[in-house]
Amino acid sequence: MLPRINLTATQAYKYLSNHYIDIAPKHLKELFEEDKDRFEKFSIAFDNLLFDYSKNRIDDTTKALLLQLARECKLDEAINALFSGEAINETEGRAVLHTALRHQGPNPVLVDGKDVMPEVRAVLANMRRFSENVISGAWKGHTDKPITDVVNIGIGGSDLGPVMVTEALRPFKNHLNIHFVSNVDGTHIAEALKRVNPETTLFLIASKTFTTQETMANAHTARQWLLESGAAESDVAKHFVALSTNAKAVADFGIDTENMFEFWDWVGGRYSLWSAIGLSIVLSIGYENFDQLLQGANAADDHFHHTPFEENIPVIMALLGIWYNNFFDSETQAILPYDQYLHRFAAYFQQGDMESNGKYVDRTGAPVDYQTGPIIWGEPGTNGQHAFYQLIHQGTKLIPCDFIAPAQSHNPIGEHHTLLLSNFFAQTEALMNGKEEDEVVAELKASGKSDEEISRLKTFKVFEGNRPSNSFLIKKITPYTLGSLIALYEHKIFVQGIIWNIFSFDQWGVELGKQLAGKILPELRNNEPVSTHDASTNGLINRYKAWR
Ligand SMILES: O=P(O)(O)OC[C@H]1O[C@H](O)[C@@H](O)[C@@H](O)[C@@H]1O
Repeated sequence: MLPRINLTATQAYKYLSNHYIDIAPKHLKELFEEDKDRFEKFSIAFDNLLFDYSKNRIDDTTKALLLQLARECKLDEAINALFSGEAINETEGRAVLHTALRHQGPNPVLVDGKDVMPEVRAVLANMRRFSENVISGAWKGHTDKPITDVVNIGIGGSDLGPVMVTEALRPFKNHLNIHFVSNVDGTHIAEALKRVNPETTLFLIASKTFTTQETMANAHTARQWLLESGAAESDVAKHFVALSTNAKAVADFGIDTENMFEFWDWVGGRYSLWSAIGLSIVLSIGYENFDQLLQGANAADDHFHHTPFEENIPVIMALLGIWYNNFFDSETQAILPYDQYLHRFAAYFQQGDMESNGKYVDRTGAPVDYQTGPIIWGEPGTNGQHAFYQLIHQGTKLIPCDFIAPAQSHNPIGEHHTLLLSNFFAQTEALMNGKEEDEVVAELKASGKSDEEISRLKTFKVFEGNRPSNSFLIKKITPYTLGSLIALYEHKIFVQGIIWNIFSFDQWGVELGKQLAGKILPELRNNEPVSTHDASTNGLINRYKAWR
C-alpha cells in the first residue's frame, strides 16, 4: 500500500511556506551572483543528456527542504512499491509495471508472485518476427502484394505515444508509411483511407480494453472498406492485427487471436508505448531501434530507482514542479522542444501528466486542500516564440518552462541548427535576466528617440525576468536517448503523484464523458425533439436535429 501523508501537514511544507517568503522577492540574477558554483551544483549529467535546473528560483535551502518533503512523504517506500510490482493502482487493484516492459537482465519481475518477464519477452519476440516479415515484404496482403502502409487505429494512450515516437524517430524510419487514426470524427478515417490501397495496407487495432467507442467505430469502418474493395472475410486476417489485453473482444471483432499482440492490465494506457501498443513504432523503425528505445528507458529506470534523491533527475524535476505549483501558485507547465521531430512531445505528456495527476481526491478518499497536477502544454521552438512566448516573458502568470534541445541535428543543413540553438540558449537566458530600464533607455536613445518618446515607451519594453526554466541538452535524439527522456518524464509524474497523495494510475474522470455520450446517442438516432435534459442541452440537440 502506498503511504498516506497529507502534504500540507508535513514539517517540510511549513518550512517551505516560510522559506518561500524569503525566496519569492529574490531575482534569479542575484542567486547566480551569490553562488558561483550554481551551474555545477544544480545540473545533472546522465548518459548523453545534461539536465540544467540552475535557472530555477531555488537556493541550497530550497533544495534541502524539497528533499525533506520527498522523504517525509516516504517517496523511497513508494519507489520500491512501484518497482516491486505492488498493486499501487489501488482503485483498480493493479500493479503498475511499465518498467517491466523495458526491464533488462536476468532478474525476475514479480506480479502476485509470478515472474512476468517470460511473457513480456515472448510478446517482444512476436513483435520482432512479425515486423521483420512485414518490413521485408514476406507478409503479403490478400492479392499477394507486400505491405506498403500501416494504419494504427487507437486513441489516447493507444495513439499518442506511438504518434509521438514515430514522429520523433523519423530519421530512423524505413519504407513503410505509417498513419494514425484516432478521432471518431469520420473525417479522420476518411482522409487516411484516401491515401492507402486496400491490397497493401495493414491495420493495427490498438486498444487496451478493445471496447473504446472511437477505436471500435474506426476499426469497423476500416474493415468494411477492405471488404467493399473486393476482399473476402477470410482475407481480413492478412490486413488486421490487434494490440490489446482483451482476447475475447478481439475474437468477437473477428480478428484471429493468432494475430493479437498481448499486453497486461498492469500496463496503464498512457504508459503503454513500450508494450504491444508500440507495434507501429517497431514497424516504422525496425525492432533493433525499438529495443534501443527500451534500453534507454531502462537506463532511466535504473537512474530513478538507485540514484540518491539529490542527484535524481525525475525527483528534482518533480520537486521543482511542486515548488512552483504549490508555493508560487503556477497553474501550468510548458514543455518546449527545440527539435521539429519532437513536435508531439508536449501533446503526449499532456495526457501522461494530466490524466495521471488531474485528481482532487487524495489517497485517503478526502478532497485535497492544495493544488495537484498542472496544465501541461507546449509547442516546438521556435514556432512557440512567435506565438505565445509574449505571455511567458511579459504576462502576469509565472510559467515554468522545460526547454529541450539536441546538440546534433539529423538535418545539419547550412546554419539552421546553430540558429535554432542560439534561440534555445537565448530564451532561457532572457527569461531569467529580463531587460532592465537602463538597457531599454540606452537602446531607445541609440535608435534616435526623443526624451519624451523614451519616457513614454520604456515601461513597455522592460522585461522583469526572473522566470524559471529547466534545460535538457541531449547529444542527439536517438531511440536510446528518446527512451531515457520519456522515462524521466514518466517518473516525474509518479513522484509528484506520491507527494500530492493522489492515485496517479487510474483515470475515472475520463469515464463520465463516455457514459454521457452513450446516453445521448440513441436520442440522436431519431428526429423526435428531446426534452429530458436541461434547457441548454435540449436547445442544442433540437437545433442540431433541425439542421442536419
Ligand atoms: O486503449 P483503450 O482501452 O482503447 O483506451 C484508450 C484511452 O481511453 C481513455 O481515454 C483512457 O482510459 C485512456 O487512458 C486510454 O488510453
